[in-house]
Amino acid sequence: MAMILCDKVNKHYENNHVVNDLDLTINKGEIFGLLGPNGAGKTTSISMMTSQILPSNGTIKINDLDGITKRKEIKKIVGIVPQDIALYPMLNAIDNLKFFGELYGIKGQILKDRVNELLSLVGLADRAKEPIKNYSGGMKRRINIAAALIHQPLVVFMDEPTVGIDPQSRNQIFDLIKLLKSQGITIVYTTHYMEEATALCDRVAIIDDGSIIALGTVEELVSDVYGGVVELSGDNQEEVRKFVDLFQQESFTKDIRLSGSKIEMVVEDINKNVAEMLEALNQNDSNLKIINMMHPSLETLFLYKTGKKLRD
Ligand SMILES: Nc1ncnc2c1ncn2[C@@H]1O[C@H](COP(=O)(O)OP(=O)(O)OP(=O)(O)O)[C@@H](O)[C@H]1O
Repeated sequence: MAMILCDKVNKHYENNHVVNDLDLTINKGEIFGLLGPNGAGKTTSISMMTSQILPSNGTIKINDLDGITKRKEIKKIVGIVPQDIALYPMLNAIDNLKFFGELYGIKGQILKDRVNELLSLVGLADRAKEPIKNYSGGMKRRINIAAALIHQPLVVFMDEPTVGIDPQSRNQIFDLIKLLKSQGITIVYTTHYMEEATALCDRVAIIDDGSIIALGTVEELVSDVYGGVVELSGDNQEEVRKFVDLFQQESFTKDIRLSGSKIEMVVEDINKNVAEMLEALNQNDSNLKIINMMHPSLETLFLYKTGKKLRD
């Protein structure tokens, strides 16, 4: 069952095309990762999905509610954890959470109970009466998440919730996300850390320059680069071309391309095949050099598909 549907969604600011033809179905109860480098369009995409901004064109539905005509209803069922901490530093955690609860019309004992429940959930019940300004970055992030959960949303959007925090807080956030999933809540999680996407997400979409360049489970995506990627480079263009032809015929070559004086190859098994390639280079007295060996991962996939690193 779909929780979020995006159909040919675009966003442009004058001539700046920030999101292009976003087609996406996110299922109920899944942890879905939006992975991409800075400026790829992750925040803009989730801002449209949460009805904070309108698409230039295209259709978005959340739990069958139309993203343009049902914005009020959508706000009641989505929780948003913004990238920047949105808390009152002089107020303590309880008062911060109460403030957000009141915005949703929650009052009295129900609000008190909900605040206590959330403080325990994020492991900060014992620090609840201290002003937020005394908290570490990780603690602030955890309260930021609690604030987004105050109205028991069906779907929670988390925009890079682990940037700049300590490993302990990060693990607590991961445990919390897994707990939310076990309660049937849908999570959309943006990150540029591929390890986080690998550890957490049921499926991921990799976004670059506003377009999805890969979509699937991490296992499916990583299998696109088989046993890894090898890069070779040489000064002599003729020799480089000769080796493209030679390696193309090898059964271990899954994909090969020439980019200037660089050969990029997807191979079956990087450790084994590099030895075979070195032997071929030696036998031919070649000056070609292996300049990079990348084991199969989302990072390797991204680099291979875009020529860019996920984190620059
Ligand atoms: N209101 C706006 N007006 C003009 N351009 C914008 C606006 N909002 C975002 N952009 C541009 O859209 C592009 C995508 O930004 P967005 O914040 O969605 O990327 P991101 O993937 O979330 O990046 P980051 O990881 O740095 O948060 C950027 O080039 C940004 O400058």
